[in-house]
Amino acid sequence: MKIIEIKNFSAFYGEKKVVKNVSFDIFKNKITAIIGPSGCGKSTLLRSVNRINDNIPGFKIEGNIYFEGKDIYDGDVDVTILRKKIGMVFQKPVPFPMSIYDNVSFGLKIHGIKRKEKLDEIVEKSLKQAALWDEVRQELNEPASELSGGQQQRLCIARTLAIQPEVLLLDEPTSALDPIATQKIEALLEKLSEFYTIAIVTHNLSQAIRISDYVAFMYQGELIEFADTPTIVKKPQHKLTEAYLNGKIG
Ligand SMILES: Nc1ncnc2c1ncn2[C@@H]1O[C@H](COP(=O)(O)OP(=O)(O)OP(=O)(O)O)[C@@H](O)[C@H]1O
Repeated sequence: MKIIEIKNFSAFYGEKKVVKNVSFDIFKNKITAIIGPSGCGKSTLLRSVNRINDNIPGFKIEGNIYFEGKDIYDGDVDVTILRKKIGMVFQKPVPFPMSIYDNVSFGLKIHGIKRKEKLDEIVEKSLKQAALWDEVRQELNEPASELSGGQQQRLCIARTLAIQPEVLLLDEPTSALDPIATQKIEALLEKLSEFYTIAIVTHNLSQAIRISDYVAFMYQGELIEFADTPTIVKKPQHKLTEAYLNGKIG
């Protein structure tokens, strides 16, 4: 079942069109990988899905992105609520300069949850979902900055999960991590897709193939091919997709 529908969507920085008339669907409880060479518009497209580029001067869009049937760029959309439902995790884990506990509970407090027992419960649940609980349960009041890079990224995922989104957008979430930390995040994402819809931008082609159910291959702003991952890998329909998979472009 589709939860997000990207329809004839284009994005511009000033006059420069960097996403060109892209259409594809993102399916509920599946992992969709957006791949393609550097600068092809992957991040811009992903960031458009929770309107995080809204404040960039000169940024504008054409076309539509529907979330559960509603155009997210409609004038009456509350962007704070949209971003609660569609959470985002970035390339470089940037925990807030506060304790592990406060990092996870921060968003909850903003959304009006104040009761200590409730906060404790959600912090524990989120850290467990992010596969970090066992490593940090004894040090919840320590500064988050003392965690390793991989732990910090799982903390950022826990922070996003705490506000109970439906969709998780991840922009190169493992590119700053070592192979073991990367493997942990990949295993985590596969588990999370049971409960969440996931869209991930990645440079790492083998990662996309390992974890995704669907692949959107972009090239110079255009969507060249969208299909389920086995089809993309075994029977790419387009020469450019094949060239990218074979390492001939990129
Ligand atoms: N804030 C911005 N202002 C102006 N141009 C931008 C901005 N962000 C990105 N661009 C340009 O838009 C194009 C697409 O960039 P984008 O980051 O979306 O691509 P990408 O495929 O995610 O690249 P990468 O894999 O290198 O991160 C590039 O030409 C880039 O230089």
